[in-house]
Amino acid sequence: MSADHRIEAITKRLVERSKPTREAYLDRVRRAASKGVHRASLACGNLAHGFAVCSPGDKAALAGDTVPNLGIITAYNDMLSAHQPFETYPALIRDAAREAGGVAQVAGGVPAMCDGVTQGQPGMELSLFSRDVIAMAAGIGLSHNMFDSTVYLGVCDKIVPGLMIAALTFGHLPAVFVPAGPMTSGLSNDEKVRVRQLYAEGKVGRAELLEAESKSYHGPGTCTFYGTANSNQMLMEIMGFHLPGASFVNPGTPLRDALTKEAAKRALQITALGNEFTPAGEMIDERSIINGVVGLHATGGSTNHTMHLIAMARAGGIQLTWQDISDLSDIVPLLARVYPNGLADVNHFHAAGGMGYLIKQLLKGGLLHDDVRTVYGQGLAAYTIEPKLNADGTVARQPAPEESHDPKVLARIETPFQANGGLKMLTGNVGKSVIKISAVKPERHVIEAPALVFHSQQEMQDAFKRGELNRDFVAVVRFQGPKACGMPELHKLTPSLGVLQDRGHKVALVTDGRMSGASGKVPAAIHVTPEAVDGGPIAKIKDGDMVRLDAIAGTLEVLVDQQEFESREAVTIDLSDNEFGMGRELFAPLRRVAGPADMGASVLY
Ligand SMILES: O=C(O)[C@H](O)[C@@H](O)[C@H](O)[C@H](O)COP(=O)(O)O
Ligand code: SF4
Repeated sequence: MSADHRIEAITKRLVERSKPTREAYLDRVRRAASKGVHRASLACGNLAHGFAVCSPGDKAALAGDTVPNLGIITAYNDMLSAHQPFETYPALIRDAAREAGGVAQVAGGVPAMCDGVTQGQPGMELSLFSRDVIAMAAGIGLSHNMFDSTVYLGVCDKIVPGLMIAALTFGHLPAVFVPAGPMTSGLSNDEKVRVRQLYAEGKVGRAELLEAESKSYHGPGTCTFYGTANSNQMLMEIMGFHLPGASFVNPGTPLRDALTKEAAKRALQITALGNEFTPAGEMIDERSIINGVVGLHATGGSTNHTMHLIAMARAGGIQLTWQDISDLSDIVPLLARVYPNGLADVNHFHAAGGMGYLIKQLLKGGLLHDDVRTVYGQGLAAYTIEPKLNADGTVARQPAPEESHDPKVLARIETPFQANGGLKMLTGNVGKSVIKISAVKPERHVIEAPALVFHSQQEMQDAFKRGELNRDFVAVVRFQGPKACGMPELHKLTPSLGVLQDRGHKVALVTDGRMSGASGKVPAAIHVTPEAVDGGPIAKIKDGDMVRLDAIAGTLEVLVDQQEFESREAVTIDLSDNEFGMGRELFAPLRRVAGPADMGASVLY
């Protein structure tokens, strides 16, 4: 079924805009792919180093050019609950490769930051840049040029985007993404947030808060809210980098291991040595990217992808814009209610029908391109399935249900939760910004209140603790952009803003920083571009200025005389405190070259 004419029109616009860079990119990919088995171009000395530790059998295989070699890029560490399961994956993948007549080697590791550990801490100022550092680190592993295909072990916020940038940079190689799956459900997200708000009001102590947090985050796997990490899983599946049904199967289960082994074998099947060659740079095209944005809107995905997806697409020569994302939001309905867009978590989403049901509904509505290439073959219809385990331990795939197993979590295309998607672009005299509306009650989609200006999260939290914020106001938290301090997430503001909103005050946030994909119920115009440190209008706002955030009209305005506003001096502040400590001194060069948020805030291009 072809896509809706409006989807086709936006796709066509994207293809036209991208033509120069896309054609140049594809030319590079095809030239690299034409070189055949890449390790064959290495000198004997290079090759000997490359397989020095391999078994005699693997050495013999790699000395030739008929046995495929699979490069593993792993983001394993014990800091991220979502990545800890990867510790055992290389051994599993090596065995599966051997069963398939191939070889597998860990090409290299990449760093992985847990935004939950660093939330509200100095380390968060490295987080956004870690995406591009991950892409570079993966490039270091793959630059050994020993490989015919790749598997990427990564799940969380900046890691999948960084790995996808690497996969498209090495677009002459096939790439299969291998997830570890979600943590089993613990304390519900809304109960966790309730205890946080009680703590913010001083009504419970640290012991109660730590108990609630520990019941919520309690074991291996991805945190169960629908933040950036789980938005990543949805994207990898709907764009065809995952095998069908791989995204939301819990770690440490036989089905999870079966999916990992199958991914390794599939990655070895789609090399240039076989007859289904599927280089990542040709597999992913403008239609895949549009499918990703459609999936984001339909599920209320993370605002971070208004930057990451733009950076990921650019790695493949595709020029996605905020306008594309915003226009698609007007077309794509919200079909999933997963925290913060509802009370369910990703395990409930998966049990209700998961990705297979979601893709089936979106295809039925003509909102996805079906005629796309994936690691599994041709066509997205192959992903309208539910994964099960065969008696022999291999993966079975059954048709996704015709009806949602929980209509409160997954809706039919005919009766969506909201007529439009979760992410909107705002324009006006402050610049451009984005807002996630899928988690904000409709009565809060328009907020008009006096500005209160802060130059850090701490400043606002201190004002809250002094009882100065029991009023209607728009918090303007500025100098939080990429060049100022690495564009941290300001998610620690959520509990106090949530308390004030629950007390009945009209509150909103405007910032050149970011929010977490797990942020939600408070209206927030984020990623304001140009940022304050570049002299953007956000640096001209004063306490008391009336600010109007209108997510329906798509505007963010300071309601003062425009001429007077423009004539104001942009405020500057001393940022030296952000230049040292917790590794920030190592990232000074990246702050200097960081691009604007609406271009992905990248240091790479
Ligand atoms: O974009 C995201 O999804 C967030 O960065 C998420 O990965 C982060 O860890 C949150 O901070 C977790 O939520 P809490 O901080 O509420 O635990
Ligand atoms: S989802 Fe966020 S908090 Fe959870 S492991 Fe990943 S980065 Fe850390």
